[in-house]
Amino acid sequence: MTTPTIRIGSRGSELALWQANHIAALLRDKGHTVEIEVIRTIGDRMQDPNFVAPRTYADGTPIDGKGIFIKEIEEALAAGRIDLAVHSLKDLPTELESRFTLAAIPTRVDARDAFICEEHWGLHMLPMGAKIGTTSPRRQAMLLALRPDLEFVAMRGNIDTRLRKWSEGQCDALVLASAGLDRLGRTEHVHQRFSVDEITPAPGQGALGLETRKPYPAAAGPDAERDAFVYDAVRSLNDPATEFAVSAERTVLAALGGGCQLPLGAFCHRVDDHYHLHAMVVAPDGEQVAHVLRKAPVGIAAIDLGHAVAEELKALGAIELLSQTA
Ligand SMILES: NCc1[nH]cc(CCC(=O)O)c1CC(=O)O
Repeated sequence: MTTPTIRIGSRGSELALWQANHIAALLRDKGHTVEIEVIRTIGDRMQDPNFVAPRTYADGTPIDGKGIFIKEIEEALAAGRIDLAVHSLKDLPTELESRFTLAAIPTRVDARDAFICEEHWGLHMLPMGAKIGTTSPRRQAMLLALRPDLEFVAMRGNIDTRLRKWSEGQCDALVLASAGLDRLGRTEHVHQRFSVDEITPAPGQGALGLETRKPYPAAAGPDAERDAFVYDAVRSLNDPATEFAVSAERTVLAALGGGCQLPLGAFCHRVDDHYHLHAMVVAPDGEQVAHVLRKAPVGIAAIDLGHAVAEELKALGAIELLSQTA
């Protein structure tokens, strides 16, 4: 019996392709046949300096910050052109459409943010008013909470583009996810990795989200068998510990409004027989910080842990801090 070829959809950036190839290799190790199809998203097109972004997608839904790297890939998944979308989990909105599911979350790599600078080997060594290349509201707010004198330079584009702009002198230092730099082997200029209390990572940072069509009972349709086959194959790549951690983190994000443009970080990991969930919300100017570290014994549900932390953040005024974001 021949089994179906698993078709992976991926963005064309070097990091996205690295991630898709990584998952393809894991599936091939299990005996599957895998192909990768490159899909260009609106988020990719926005990185072109001459691109004027439309307000809506072709189907009329508004383009907001949520999921700009996702839409065209999910369309291919819905249409059956691909079977599996490999995403950076932190780019994936907390709510998926009901026809899709996160079939697996493989073992996470380093979730921390990294500091890139050659002249000064740490944030605290930068001169007054140094310019950091980042457009992330979370990184900007958390950096300002540590160093109110810092200035920011808008820095979009993939990892190579940002490193090039930095090396050309457009900014003094960069803050980027360790995960992307480690995967691409571009760590030569990393001299500091921030602790999760200094700069709390974005929910899901360092993890991949493997999205498939939801498998239905065999009666559901002509592709039901294929969908069930793909789901089972992908599910075998799930890491329960990572799945727990990112579920707790994403619950915090969802409870506070969702979206990757919020100055909110959440990071969960296991320490002996407890989970530690760190979460931080910072006003855009860095002046007010709501910071929570909750420890819960193993056995708690990820969603309960996430909700408890979201409630603690709200009690510390997190909603007011987030409402200051433009
Ligand atoms: N928002 C872009 C993005 N999406 C995922 C990563 C890195 C990989 C990861 O966090 O898993 C990056 C680059 C960055 O934030 O530096």
